Order: sequence, then C-alpha cells, then structure tokens
Amino acid sequence: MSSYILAIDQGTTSSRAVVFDASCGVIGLGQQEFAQSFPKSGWVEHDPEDLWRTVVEACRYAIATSGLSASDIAAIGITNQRETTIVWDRQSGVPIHAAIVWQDRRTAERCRALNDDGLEPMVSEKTGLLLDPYFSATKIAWILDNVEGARARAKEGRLAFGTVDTFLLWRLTGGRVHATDATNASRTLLYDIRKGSWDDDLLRLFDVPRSLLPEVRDSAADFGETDPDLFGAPIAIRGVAGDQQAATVGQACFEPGMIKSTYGTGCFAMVNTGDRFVASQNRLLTTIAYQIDGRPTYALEGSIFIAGAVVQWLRDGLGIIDRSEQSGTLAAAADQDQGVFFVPAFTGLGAPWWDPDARGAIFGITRGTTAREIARAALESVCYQTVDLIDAIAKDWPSGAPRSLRVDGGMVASDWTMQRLADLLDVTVERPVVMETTALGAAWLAGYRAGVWPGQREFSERWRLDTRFEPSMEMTERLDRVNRWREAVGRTLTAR
Ligand SMILES: Nc1ncnc2c1ncn2[C@@H]1O[C@H](COP(=O)(O)OP(=O)(O)O)[C@@H](O)[C@H]1O
Ligand SMILES: O=P(O)(O)OC[C@H](O)CO
Repeated sequence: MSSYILAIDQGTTSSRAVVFDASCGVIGLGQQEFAQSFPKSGWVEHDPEDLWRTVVEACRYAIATSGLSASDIAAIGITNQRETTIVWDRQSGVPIHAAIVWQDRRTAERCRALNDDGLEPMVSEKTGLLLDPYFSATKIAWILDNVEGARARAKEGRLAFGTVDTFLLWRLTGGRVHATDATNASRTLLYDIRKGSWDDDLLRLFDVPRSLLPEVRDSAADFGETDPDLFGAPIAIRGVAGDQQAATVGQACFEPGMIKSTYGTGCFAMVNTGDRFVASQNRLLTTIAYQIDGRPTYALEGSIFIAGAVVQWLRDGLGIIDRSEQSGTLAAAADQDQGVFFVPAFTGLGAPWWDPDARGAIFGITRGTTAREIARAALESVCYQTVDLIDAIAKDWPSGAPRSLRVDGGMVASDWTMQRLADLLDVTVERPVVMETTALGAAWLAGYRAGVWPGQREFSERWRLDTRFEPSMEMTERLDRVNRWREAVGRTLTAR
C-alpha cells in the first residue's frame, strides 16, 4: 500500500490541500481563498458552498501537482476551522443558513443571560469551556430560531448539524457519513469531555435537539470514503481533528507540558496536559487535544480571536500595505519611542478576558504617528496577547512558564513578529521547517490509522527546527511595555 496522505485544511480564510509523502515532505499543494461576510457589527459568516467548492478544487490541484492519482493516496485527514456552525437538510444536503463563523458574536446576549443565571460553572465542569458566543451551541439555536420552520424540521429529524469537518465529511462521502471527532465535539458546548458523550442537560439548556448531532469518533478512525466521482477513485478518510488540535499533533506536542502556538486568523496556544482534565483558574479552556484508541489526551488552550486578521485589516481595511509580508518591513521602520498600543478587539476579546462586547482601539497616537507605527502596534498586539495567554497557562500548569514555544501558522513567516514575540515573552520561539503543521497533524492521524505512517515517537523525531528566535529585551523594558499594554486592554474592556 502507498503511504501518500492527502490532508485537507479548511481554515478561516482559505481552504488548503496538501499531499505528503512518507517522510512528511510536501509533494503537492492547493490553496483557495474565499469570501468573508460581515453582515452586521460582530457578525461573521461564510457561504458553506464556498467552503465545499474551494476544498474540492484545492484537493484536485494538490493531487495534480503531486503527480499522483487518487488511487495512489492511502488516506485523507481532515482538519478545520473549529466551532463554525452549519445546519443542513439531510435529504438535499443544502445548508439552511450561512455558516456562522467562530468569530461571530451574535449570540452574546444569550450567553450573558445564561451567565447571569449562574450556569457557567455547570457548563465548564462538563465541557471545559466558558459561556461565550465563540462556541457552537448558541449558534445552532440561533439558526433554528431564526430560519423559518427550522425548529419543526429539526423535530422531525430532517436537519443535520455539523462543524466544518462534519459538513465536509457529509459532502465527501455523498451523504453517507454524519460524524465528527472528539476534538471538534469538544468545541460545541454540548459534549461532556470527561464522559466522552453528548450531554442531555446541555442539549436541554441550549435547546438543541439530539437528532441534529453527528456521531463522535476518535481523531484517528475510519470516516468512510470519498465519492469516486470527486477525485477519480474513492479515498478512505481516516483522520479528523480541529485545526488547533491538528497543529498540536503536527508539532509533535505529545508529552504533557509541551506547548505550541498557532498564528492564523486568530492565535491559539495549547499545552498538552496528558490524561488529566486540568480545570483552569485563569479563564483558559480545557479541551481534547486528540483522541486515539478511545483515550482522550487533554489540553489547556488560550484562544485569541485576532492575530493574522489584524494584518488583513491593515491590507484590506486601512490599505496601508498591499501584501501581508510588507507589515514586518513597515513595523521595522517605525519610531521605537512612540508608545502606540493597538487592542484589536474587532470581534470582542477572547482569553483571558472573554469580553464579547469590547471593540478595537488604538492608543497613544500623536501628530507624528504614521502607518509605520500603526503596523508595528498591530504586529505587537499579537505578541502581547500571547504574553497574556502564556502567563495564564503558567499559572494553571504546575511546571510554570515554558522555556520555549513552538510556533506555526501563516503569520510566523514574519521574522520581525517572531523576534518581537520572543522578546516580549522572554521565551525562545522555535519555528519548524514544515510550516504546514496543521495539515501535517491531520496527515499523521490519517497515516497512523491507515498503518502507513509511524507511531508518535518516530514521528516526533522527525520534527526539524527552521529558526530559533532568542529573547533579547531588557526585563525592565519588557515589563514596562507589558504593563502599558494591559492598561490599554483595561481601557477597552466593557463594564458588565
Ligand atoms: N509575512 C506575513 N506577515 C504577517 N502576517 C502574515 C504573513 N503571511 C501571512 N500572514 C497572515 O497569516 C494569516 C493566514 O494564515 P493561515 O494560517 O493561512 O490562516 P487561517 O488558517 O486562519 O486561514 C493571514 O491573516 C495573514 O494576514
Ligand atoms: O482557521 P484558523 O487557523 O484561524 O483557526 C480557527 C480556530 O480553529 C477557531 O477556533
């Protein structure tokens, strides 16, 4: 049997498909961006048909550029933007509403009401999450309550819910498989991550009928095979994981205490906590990192909503750069002495603040402030937000602050940002050779399940360093800057 694996990485801004060979080398790559829709303040939607179309096109392109045909590929691994919610008609496979994206805040009021009723401790105890519009449950209920006739159709069992992995699985298998994996289930607010099952109390609380839900499988498991018409031959799907979890696997963070941080649209830091459910005292999330052979491995996660998205805003909103990579050049030319601080709370603030109503602000602008200082403050905001996450992780996790941080995601291409990150964190930042870490993690899950890729230890030994960024900022300067960042955040938070 061949050992080529096709990984599908359906992200927030683009769909990618990567063909890996047995030594984890990339031999084929396809990528397609798609439209983002912001219908109201704090709302973010995708067209599910765009997600589907771009995935299929990216896969076809990746297979073609690899020089292989579908029958040469041993298995597919799927990884996806998490929490994003799609509800579709089981008969036609057609979504009844746009995908409500993880960043979307339209259910903030509902979450606040549940919070005011004192329900967060119960919800956190079961799910490891918080009552925030980020997660899927209130998004599902919103669709059922706002699409005419949807509740009745749901009651009759005619509708299906899925996060993006589930929707893609449904489409790829021609409607034969309605399933997800434990990592994606763990982001819905409906799944008890200690018991490993959908929870009736939570289903009642969020008013979501059980008939909508997919079956939950391991992350390395059999998920059916693709419709032969799609790629010319059926391909078995053997791995599924949320993208942050897949990056944790792709960075080979298999040991408790190992930590990675991914910089895509948002930034997500995850520390492996082994078989322990560690309840955060610092408003981090407890989640499933991966589930193999029926055994969940847990993680603590810090989630921030805006990382690379701030660079997109410099490009598409302000128009001060044409391409993302110009942000680092601008920042490097900025006046170091201007104390400009940018809190990019475009869709509220995530960990550790969890303020869905906060909106972005830039502080310290003077007549001398130019696009350079704004770009610098934008890139630095991603570093400061990581400082807040790592501080919270260090308080929750017994071994304290990490000495090094493995990074990945589109934004880590920026050397300027990575050096600044090392400086402001006072931690060594390690960027791997394989930057397609998320896809690699999904590929490993599928390849391992298919029996054509090695086990965890051998896979870990293949991790290779590209660049190490060593911290070089004086402690007094670092603490002063972090304090000023926190003042800026304090002025952005809404009083509740
Ligand atoms: N050289 C760069 N400097 C700064 N940001 C970058 C650079 N290259 C890409 N990015 C940012 O990385 C993000 C894309 O990363 P990716 O991991 O593909 O995200 P996602 O999975 O969320 O779609 C974009 O928001 C983009 O602005
Ligand atoms: O698509 P990304 O890489 O921005 O990741 C999105 C996260 O999965 C949201 O939880």
